[in-house]
Amino acid sequence: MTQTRTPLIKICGLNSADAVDAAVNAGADYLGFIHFPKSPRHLSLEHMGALAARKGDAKSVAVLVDPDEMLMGEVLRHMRPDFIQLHGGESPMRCLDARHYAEIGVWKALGVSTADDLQKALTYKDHVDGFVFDAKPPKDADRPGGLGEAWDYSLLKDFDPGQPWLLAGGLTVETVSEAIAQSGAPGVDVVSGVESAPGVKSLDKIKAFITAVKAL
Ligand SMILES: O=C(O)c1ccccc1N[C@@H]1O[C@H](COP(=O)(O)O)[C@@H](O)[C@H]1O
Repeated sequence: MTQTRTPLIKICGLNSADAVDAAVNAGADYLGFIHFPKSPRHLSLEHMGALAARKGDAKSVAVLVDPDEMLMGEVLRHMRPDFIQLHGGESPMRCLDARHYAEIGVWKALGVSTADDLQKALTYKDHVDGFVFDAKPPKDADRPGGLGEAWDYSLLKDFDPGQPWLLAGGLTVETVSEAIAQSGAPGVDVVSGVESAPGVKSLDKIKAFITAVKAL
C-alpha cells in the first residue's frame, strides 16, 4: 500500500487530563483509554469517562481485554467511546457480537510475529471495523499489549486486511518514520514510546511523536 496521506495517530494509555490535552492540542486522531487492571495505564470507568470528555475533535477508544457484556455495557454508559478496541483473545464471532451489542465501531488487535499471524486477520475482516497490528506478547506477559516491543513491521508491506488498520508495537519518535515506510501503515498507535516510565505519560514525547508523524 502506498502512503498517500498523513498517517492517522492514536495516542493510547492516556491517564491524566494534561496528557489528553497535549494529545488533542497536538492533533491526535484517536485517544486510547485502557480498562485492564493488570495494565499500568488502567483506569476506572469513571476516570475513563471524565478523560474521554476532553476529546475535542479526536475520537475516543476504549481498550478492553476479553470483556463480557456487562463490562461493555458499563464502559458504554460511563465513557460513550467512539470505538472499542478488543485486545485479548476474542474470536471473530465474539467481535461481531460486541459490534452488535455496542452499536459502535469495533477494532480487533492482533499480535503478529509471522506472516501466518496476518492471515488470521482475514477471518476477522467481516466482523470488525478495523485492526491494530501489534507485537505478539511473550507467553508469560501479564498483559497482551503496551509492552514497547518492536517487531518486523515489513511483514505488513502489501498486506490488505480488508479494513482500516493501525500499526502498534514499540513505536517511538525515533522509529515511527521508518516503521511506516517498512509497513505502509495508514496509521500508528503508541503507548510506551510516549512515556517516561510505564504508565507515566510524557507531554513532551506526546507532542514530539505527533509532530514527527504529521511532518511525514
Ligand atoms: O498499554 C497497555 O498496558 C495495554 C494493556 C492491555 C491491552 C493493550 C494495551 N496497550 C496496547 O498496546 C499497543 C501499543 O503498545 P506499545 O506502544 O508497544 O507500548 C496499543 O495498541 C495499545 O492499545
